[in-house]
Amino acid sequence: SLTFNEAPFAESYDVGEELGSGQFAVVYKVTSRKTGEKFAAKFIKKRRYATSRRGVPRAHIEREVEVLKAVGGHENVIQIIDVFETGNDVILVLELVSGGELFDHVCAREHLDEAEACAFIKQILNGIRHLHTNYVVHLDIKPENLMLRKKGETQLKLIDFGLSRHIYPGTPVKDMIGTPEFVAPEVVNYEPLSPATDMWALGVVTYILLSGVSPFLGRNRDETFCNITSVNYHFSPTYFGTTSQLAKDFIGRLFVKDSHSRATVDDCLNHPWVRGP
Ligand SMILES: Cc1ccc2c(c1)c1c3c(c(C)cc1n2CCCN)C(=O)NC3=O
Repeated sequence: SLTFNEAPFAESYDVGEELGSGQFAVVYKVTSRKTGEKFAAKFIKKRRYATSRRGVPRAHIEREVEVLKAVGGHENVIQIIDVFETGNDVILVLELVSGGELFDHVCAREHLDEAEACAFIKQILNGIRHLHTNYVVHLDIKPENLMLRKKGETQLKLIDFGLSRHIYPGTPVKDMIGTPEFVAPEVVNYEPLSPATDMWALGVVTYILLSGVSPFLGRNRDETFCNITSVNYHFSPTYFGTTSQLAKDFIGRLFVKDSHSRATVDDCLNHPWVRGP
């Protein structure tokens, strides 16, 4: 297993405001005591006993760290800086992105015009291509995990690799994870996951950026899953009346039930809507 920095975290960083929290993790803004630089610190609660249901198993934490180390350094992917361990937590020190969630940016505008949406999608595709080239699948692509680096800027970064993993050709991975609205049919049907699983989620993000509505969301989880496995979506004129045929075709190439027939990240980067004039 990995050995993490035993030096006390508190000797190197001052903890500031809480930025967000999840089931077993809390993210704080922290300041390096040496340089004054700001970072995000993700405190992941360790699972104490194998039989416990609380906290995260060490293997999962090590996987997140391994993945972050493997894909950090790309301009559209969050960079891991350091890792510490205390009795209860593993602390990931991460690059701080202070521009807020893409989600808020879209909500503030209700939806984006095509050129702006396309510029964001191109960045997300570049980030995803970096992951998939390194056999990493994110498995939780959604607007909350796409954050703008600085306020007023449009550079965005993929964050939160808590569900991501290495998936090598020939080693099928099955798991029931992700956020219902964004999961692909193979997740609902507990069939092998693959890079194509991220591409479906990108289709959902694109649909939301252009319309402000979620394509498969039902009144409850089961209805959402049923919409997904039956690929039950449409471009209602109310929200897509002014959307170009190219944009709708781009989305249509991602909402394909058979993961092998779904557009890959390279297919998307070469699609006329993204490749542009
Ligand atoms: C300014 C700000 C506000 C909230 C933040 C973050 C930054 C943030 C960050 C990260 C994560 C995993 C979650 C984060 N959250 C929690 C919400 C993310 N959807 C991260 O890795 N770097 C961040 O800046």
